[in-house]
Amino acid sequence: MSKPLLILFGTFSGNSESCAEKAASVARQRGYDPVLENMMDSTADVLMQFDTALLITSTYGDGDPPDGTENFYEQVVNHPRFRLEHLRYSVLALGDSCYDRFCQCGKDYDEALEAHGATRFHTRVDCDIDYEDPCDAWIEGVFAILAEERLLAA
Ligand SMILES: Cc1cc2nc3c(=O)[nH]c(=O)nc-3n(C[C@H](O)[C@H](O)[C@H](O)COP(=O)(O)O)c2cc1C
Repeated sequence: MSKPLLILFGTFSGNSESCAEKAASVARQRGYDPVLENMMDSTADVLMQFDTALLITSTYGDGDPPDGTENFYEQVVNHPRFRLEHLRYSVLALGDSCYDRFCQCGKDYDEALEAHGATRFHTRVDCDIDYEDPCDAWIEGVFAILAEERLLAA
């Protein structure tokens, strides 16, 4: 039976979306039923509906979320009473190390989800401008851990 999986992305120029689509494609190959959502069209409540979530986001401005995802960011990052003990997650952060606040938005989500009680099942990966190889490695790492957990649960 395929297992539901939430893949959320925040993007401005499309890089995070292409990583999210790649993750969704691998998920389907591995027997998951991924739900791909743009943070721009989503609300934090979606995190209550899944037990596994992958978050992929870039950073803009002075370490800020991509345009259009500010509401989602506020709801997740600045919401101290949001409880997510049921959730396991991993974050892929895209950025550019020329900027002082490298991958800050992804770092903020990673810390906030942990603070809300969620379990980080795979370490965050911070990608520089050549994001494709680290993105692929993160996707492989994420699905390797999920596969191990499935074997244990079987
Ligand atoms: C105007 C501008 C501001 C940026 N600010 C940051 C930043 O503060 N920190 C960072 O790590 N990357 C920053 N970046 C780099 C982007 O996050 C990076 O190019 C990323 O791959 C874009 O992904 P996206 O296409 O999913 O939006 C900035 C890029 C631009 C064009």
